[in-house]
Amino acid sequence: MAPEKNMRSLQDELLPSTPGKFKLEQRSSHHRQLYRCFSSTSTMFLWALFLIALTASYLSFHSFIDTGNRYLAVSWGGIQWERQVRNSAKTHRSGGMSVLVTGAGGFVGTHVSLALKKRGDGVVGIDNFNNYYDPSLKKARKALLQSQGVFVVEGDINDSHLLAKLFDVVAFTHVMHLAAQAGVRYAMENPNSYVHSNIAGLVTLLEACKTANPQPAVVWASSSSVYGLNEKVPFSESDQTDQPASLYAATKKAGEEITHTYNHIYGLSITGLRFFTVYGPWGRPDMAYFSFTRNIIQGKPITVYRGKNQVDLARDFTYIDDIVKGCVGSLDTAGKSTGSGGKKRGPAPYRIFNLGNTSPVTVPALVSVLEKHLKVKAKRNVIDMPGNGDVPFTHANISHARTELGYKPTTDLETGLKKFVKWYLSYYGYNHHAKPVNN
Ligand SMILES: O=C(O)[C@H]1O[C@H](OP(=O)(O)OP(=O)(O)OC[C@H]2O[C@@H](n3ccc(=O)[nH]c3=O)[C@H](O)[C@@H]2O)[C@H](O)[C@@H](O)[C@H]1O
Repeated sequence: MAPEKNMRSLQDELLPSTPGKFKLEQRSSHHRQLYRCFSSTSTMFLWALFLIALTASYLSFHSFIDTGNRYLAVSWGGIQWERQVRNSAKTHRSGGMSVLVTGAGGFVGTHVSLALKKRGDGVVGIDNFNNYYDPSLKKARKALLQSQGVFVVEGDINDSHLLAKLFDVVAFTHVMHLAAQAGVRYAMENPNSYVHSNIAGLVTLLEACKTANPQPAVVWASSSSVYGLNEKVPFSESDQTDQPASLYAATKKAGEEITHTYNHIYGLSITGLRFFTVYGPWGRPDMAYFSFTRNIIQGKPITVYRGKNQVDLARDFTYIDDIVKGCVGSLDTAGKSTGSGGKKRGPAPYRIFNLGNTSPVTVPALVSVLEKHLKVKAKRNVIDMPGNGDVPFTHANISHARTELGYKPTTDLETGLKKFVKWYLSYYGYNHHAKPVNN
């Protein structure tokens, strides 16, 4: 084949012989097709339908991806999960309550959940199992709850989707709100965690409660710390509480005001409980009685703060079983919320109670009781109280709770710490390096 002819045949294969004409031909045929396609109204209607279907499937695909991500990112949702929630919420006594307990993996949350379950109420827990203190202790509490038939959802009270889902699955009659960022002194280290849990989390929870149909009655944990710099003794609910000494106290006081607005606007039944330094088995490792016990056993020194003019600090230490009775009494006597469809239909109760022990004990006296039960002498390092948000003393007047809730604390510090030490040793064991008491 001649090279010239060869080149032409290659061009024939790659290019149309008359490119201009070919393109014209193609375009005009395409136009003819389009013209044919849209020439009738019914065909146009079909095209419109096709486009709508395409858009809809695109959007639903995206929502599927979103939902999938949400379910992948958190450990809740699905048919099996809903079944567990429903079963756990079932009451096993006539007139029983169905209670959502927030902070169920916490100290008070675990005890209250167990008490409610034991008497036949339905209980569902929720806890984010954060690492403010050893999460393995929280997980152990969860296992204990599970063994008694209480299902604990792993999730945050700031998750409005989760809360909406829970209220969708169960018509909770009550919410026992105990989830919070606790600890007075830690507020100087991590102030935002208090805003996150005690303010934002509280509002998210109240929004869910206000929207729920029926609205639940809400009982929640405030704190003795709201009395702040109050010097009137003993502390009564009607005393001034506008001088908080710590951010923790300020967020709890804010909680009392926030719950009041939800009561006022939406008709939520609210009971706020001012707990006074709660202690006992399965307690919080960040609290003095707990960390003192650990250090005493391990032969490590403990720091004992002392107040102004060398006056010992004192707390109205309250045993967990007494607090549980106060919580359950509050749930039992809480009047109904009155709202529906997110609107108030009438006045609802708003209550605040002190839950204390009425007999303050100094911190050095607490240490002596621990020494006695542990049979180990503490290495006390006594220092002046730093400006860390602590208050010098607390002392509850509980007459209001006694009248309205039948609250009557029965465990003194000596007895309560004995029970705590017994639990501590069974849970953590004895450290053999500890030195025995000499006296
Ligand atoms: O009633 C409450 O509303 C609060 O109670 C609890 O706070 P507090 O009463 O401060 O308990 P806690 O820390 O056990 O300190 C006890 C005493 O030991 C002193 N203390 C503490 C630590 C230390 O190393 N040395 C020391 O002397 C300390 O100065 C204090 O005098 C809860 O933690 C809090 O979440 C909230 O619920």
